[in-house]
Amino acid sequence: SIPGSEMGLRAFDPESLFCPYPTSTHIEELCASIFRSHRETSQYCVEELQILRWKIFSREEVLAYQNKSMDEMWQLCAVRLTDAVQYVVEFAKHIPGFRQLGQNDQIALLKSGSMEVVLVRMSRIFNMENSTVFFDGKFAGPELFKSLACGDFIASVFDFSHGLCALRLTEQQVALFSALVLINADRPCLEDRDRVLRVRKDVELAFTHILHRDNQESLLHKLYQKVALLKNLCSLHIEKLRWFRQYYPVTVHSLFPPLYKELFVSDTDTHTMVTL
Ligand SMILES: CCS(=O)(=O)c1ccc(CNC(=O)N2CC3(CCCC3)c3nc(-c4c(OC)ncnc4C4CC4)ccc32)cc1
Repeated sequence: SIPGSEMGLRAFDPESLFCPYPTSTHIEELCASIFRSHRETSQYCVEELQILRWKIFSREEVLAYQNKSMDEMWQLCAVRLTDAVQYVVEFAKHIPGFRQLGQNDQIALLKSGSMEVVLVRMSRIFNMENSTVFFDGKFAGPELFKSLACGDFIASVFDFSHGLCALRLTEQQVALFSALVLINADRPCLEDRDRVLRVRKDVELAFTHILHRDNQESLLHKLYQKVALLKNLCSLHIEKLRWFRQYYPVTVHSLFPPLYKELFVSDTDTHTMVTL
């Protein structure tokens, strides 16, 4: 080519001028940055989890968990859930466009979506061969959570995890599906719904782009069905928490992590999430 001519071409390249629709490079970059932030904010990478896969709690260890009091086991799960949510907050902050939303809308999206993203992410650590989940350092079956006295909720979370795990999502699909779950313009109490919708549209384009590239468009409607299940699991979680809080108000008030209370206990006014 003639030296310097590419400069000329670039100057008139229509893509370099403002264009209302995201270009393919913009979508590719969006896919890459969401995937990067998912990787950087997953407490364990897939390789580590593969190695940990066969570290299973012994009978004695399971009994020790089952002998914990209800409020002790609830506290442990609340702490573990809050750890997982902290990483989801970091993930959200690195989704292009999320930080440009209003502070209140960022908090509203995290309040309503962080548990859903945790449940999507936890499906990475579900072992379908023995129906165990990685919890507190090793893999455990549902019986480990017996003292929570939430058998139906635990069973539903195990079923959900099994179903999502069965779709064999790639890490990039988990990353983009998590972003889609989080950036939801239908969430309650959003101040600038249109701005959330614009970020959402880009994430949807990125998601359909990689499903097309992976030749797995059929996943789209299966994953949208999972979104409805996520909603039910989260309301079940809130219902169980309200029930537990009736019996152990002091435990919830003074021993649960502040971020957990801000996200899941309706009438708390703590503002730990301001650290966005
Ligand atoms: C996510 C990033 S990661 O790097 O892959 C990652 C990082 C850490 C862990 C450790 N586990 C953990 O913190 N937690 C928290 C909680 C308890 C309360 C809710 C969420 C939970 N839940 C499950 C879980 C289920 O995970 C697939 N599936 C069914 N049931 C359950 C529990 C009975 C609720 C399984 C682990 C688990 C696991 C994975």
